Amino acid sequence: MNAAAAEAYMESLANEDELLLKIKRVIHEARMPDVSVAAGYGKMLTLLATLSGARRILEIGALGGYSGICMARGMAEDGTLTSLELKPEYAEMAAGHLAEAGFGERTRYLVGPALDSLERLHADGERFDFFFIDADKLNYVNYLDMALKMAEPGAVIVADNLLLRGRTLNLERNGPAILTVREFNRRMAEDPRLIGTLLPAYDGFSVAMVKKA
Ligand SMILES: C[S@@+](CC[C@H](N)C(=O)[O-])C[C@H]1O[C@@H](n2cnc3c(N)ncnc32)[C@H](O)[C@@H]1O
Repeated sequence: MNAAAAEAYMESLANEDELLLKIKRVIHEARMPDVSVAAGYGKMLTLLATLSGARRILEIGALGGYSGICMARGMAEDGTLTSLELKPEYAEMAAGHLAEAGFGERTRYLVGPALDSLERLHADGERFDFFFIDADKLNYVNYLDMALKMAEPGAVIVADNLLLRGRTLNLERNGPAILTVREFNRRMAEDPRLIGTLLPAYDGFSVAMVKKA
């Protein structure tokens, strides 16, 4: 089977609405990286947030707000989204799009290196029940460690781009980001605190749940 054709088929079923399409357009026009989560996985984020009854969502890597909207659409009525973004101009754009989607009052953006924000959130005793890791690959294992420290029992941890366009599978490639992602994938699959798996479509999407006991 041709993977690209399967993905195109999946995209055709994703039913992105006008706001999600607009975000992709605006990102393209602003010459920002065209790396919002794939439409099919955006829908998966909405599905997972809905299924888990997410009330406290933490996103690492906001870009233009595409994935933030997908998760916010699935969160509980009193749910909130905290999003960590390095670049102030991206955070501002994402915040605008979340407001346009009707979630402005329930969303906060923390600007700066995500690890710094995570340390602060942890020091403040904040807890979350849904995490989406989608930022710099070199820190994926650090992000997972921080997520585990702040996770409620039963929390969902999701991450994107785990195949690194095939580099993860190529054992002749061993750069630091590749080694980190391999370690991240191993931990998501094998850490005794997690039940996790890796979905190989698009660029690889990992889903895990923190065990309740
Ligand atoms: C793949 S994009 C996120 C896409 C977004 N989750 C979506 O699907 O709509 C990665 C984002 O992570 C941000 N980023 C990169 N390094 C970061 C860091 N150290 N701390 C916080 N954000 C970072 C980038 O600026 C970029 O906006």
